[in-house]
Amino acid sequence: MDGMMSRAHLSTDRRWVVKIGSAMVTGNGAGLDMAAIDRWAQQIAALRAAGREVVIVTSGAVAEGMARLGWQDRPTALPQLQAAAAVGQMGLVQAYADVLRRYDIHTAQILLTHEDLSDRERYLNARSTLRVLLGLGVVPVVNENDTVATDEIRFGDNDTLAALVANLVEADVLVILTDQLGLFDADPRRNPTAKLLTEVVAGDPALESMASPEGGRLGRGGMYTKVMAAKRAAQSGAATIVASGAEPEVLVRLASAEPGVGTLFQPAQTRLAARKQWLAGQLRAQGEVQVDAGAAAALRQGGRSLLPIGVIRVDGKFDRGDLVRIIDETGRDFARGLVNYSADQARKLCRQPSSAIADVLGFAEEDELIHRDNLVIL
Ligand SMILES: Nc1ncnc2c1ncn2[C@@H]1O[C@H](COP(=O)(O)OP(=O)(O)O)[C@@H](O)[C@H]1O
Ligand SMILES: N[C@@H](CCC(=O)OP(=O)(O)O)C(=O)O
Repeated sequence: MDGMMSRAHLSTDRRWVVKIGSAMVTGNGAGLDMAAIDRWAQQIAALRAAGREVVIVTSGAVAEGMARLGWQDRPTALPQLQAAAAVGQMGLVQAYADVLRRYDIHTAQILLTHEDLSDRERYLNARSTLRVLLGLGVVPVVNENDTVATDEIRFGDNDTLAALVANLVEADVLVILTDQLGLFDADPRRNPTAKLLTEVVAGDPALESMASPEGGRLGRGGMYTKVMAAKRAAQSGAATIVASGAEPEVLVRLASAEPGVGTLFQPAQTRLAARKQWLAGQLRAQGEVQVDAGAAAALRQGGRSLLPIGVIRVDGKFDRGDLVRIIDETGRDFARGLVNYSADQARKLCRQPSSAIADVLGFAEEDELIHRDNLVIL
């Protein structure tokens, strides 16, 4: 693999999830590191100004709660951890709100549990809220909802949460900022001769044995959960970078594809291929659209998008972004796709040219009912 080539993507990739670990946010437990948070905020403002969307996933609620309560050691009992998190989350989210405000950026607090992402309705709600926030230019600040998460259903470490958020918002890039320069071939805390790896393939099983699950005093999961997060993010085609949050201008340098910064975990397949594979594997469709012979041929042979003019019938109840089955005139189920319009809107658009969408609905989001990137032929 050509290292330079794959990093080059970073300079055009649009949607970034940036995860910041506890040790980084709290100056190793000393209390919120406002200067560091300001530096990241400044860089995030630069990314935003260059047209990128950024979601922050931040740890540090427990560490900040410990600092505020004067606790030296991380508690092991869940209610104590939850109490510390509840105290710390206040300051944590306020810190991001304050510094990003200096750059005229609004923030939004999003607290998620495992259940929120495994329940379809909640998943879709979280997804649409995040999309709307990004559309408004807001930087969402995500953490686990520690207060209500029980032991069995905790993400436990925010690396896993960040990967799920990357999948949720269909991010191009997941950046994990930690207290090491990246992934080394062995834990550098224990092995001073360990070497930094600058480019690896996400999901390569060899990485799992290099990365120890032991974190620092404050963090959870160590490098192991970061390697697993990269694997998970790659399932929706996102590249992952593990880099040091202390490195000057780290986000800006990554965004300009500077070689040698952190470890890049390249997804083995492109985002489009990953998305199509995911689409093909979805069993539950929310509805069905029947298309005429011309549209069926355009999708099957031409790799085209589905325009409303080729749609004969719409069945079911679905919203924008939902998955539908596409059947041909003979009733054969031959494709799946994510719709740009709800079922009610799609019904009104049947047989209409795309130029009429604004007249029919009073607004026009997209010309296609289903864009070709969101469509897979079975
Ligand atoms: N192969 C490795 N390369 C780099 N760091 C490693 C490796 N294996 C284990 N680690 C440890 O993982 C730690 C980072 O994990 P953690 O403390 O959970 O950070 P964070 O709070 O940023 O999530 C590093 O400080 C390092 O000691
Ligand atoms: N939700 C917890 C996350 C703890 C955690 O995963 O920490 P880290 O390994 O530093 O990302 C908190 O805010 O303290």
